[in-house]
Amino acid sequence: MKPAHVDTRDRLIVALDLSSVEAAEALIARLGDSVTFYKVGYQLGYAGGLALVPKLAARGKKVFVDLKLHDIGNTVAKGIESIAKLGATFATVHAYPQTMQAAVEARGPSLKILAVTVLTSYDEDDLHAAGYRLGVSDLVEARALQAQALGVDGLVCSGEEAATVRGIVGPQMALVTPGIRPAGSAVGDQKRIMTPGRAIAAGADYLVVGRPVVEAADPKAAAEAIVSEIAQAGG
Ligand SMILES: O=c1ccn([C@@H]2O[C@H](COP(=O)(O)O)[C@@H](O)[C@H]2O)c(=O)[nH]1
Repeated sequence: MKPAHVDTRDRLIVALDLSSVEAAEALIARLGDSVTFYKVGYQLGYAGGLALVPKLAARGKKVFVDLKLHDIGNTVAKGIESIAKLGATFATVHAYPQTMQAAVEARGPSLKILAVTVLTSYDEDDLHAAGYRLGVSDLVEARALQAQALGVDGLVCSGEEAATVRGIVGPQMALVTPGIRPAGSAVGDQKRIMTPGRAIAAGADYLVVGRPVVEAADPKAAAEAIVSEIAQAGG
């Protein structure tokens, strides 16, 4: 079932995981109208890519700044204020209560805060090695409830948790799912993956896709195929 507030094409967020602004601009030109929503993360952001955010916004594209902030509250708040001034639509913080509260209070009227529950490259063993007592599903659910109580706008989780999280937080919070792998594509370092159609059917609002589009021989065809799969799944 398509959420009333999101266009089908806007549900695909392409991660501009590239080493330079020039490479990102070349990919954006190649993708043309097939992609309306982009993500700027560590690789491009630390290579001058944050300056691309207002430029993309001025061209009518939506931008997700995925720097996954986690610091003392004052530093998080100031960082979020700066991201809001860039004209971003979404910004991420790790799902720690102090961090989420500072981000929500500083976000202003147009930026939405997403809390990263458990990274999609983590499984039970990785959480255990990092010192957590809870397993993936329990930690995702606990953090989802904390985020909702603090007024966070949306959650980053894998498609595997989307249906349960949707049942817990209801329809208002945006669910954003990385770890998306079209059938037959390389998994890479992701551990909790799902196909585009299954993630949408499970309740995801937005799919974050990097390598399956960025490294495709024909990125535009890869993006169009994902948008078609979203539409077929009811999006
Ligand atoms: O839990 C998370 C949070 C963020 N990401 C980011 O999404 C993309 C995924 O890229 P792929 O190439 O499709 O694996 C990447 O930018 C991550 O930093 C995530 O994967 N998982």
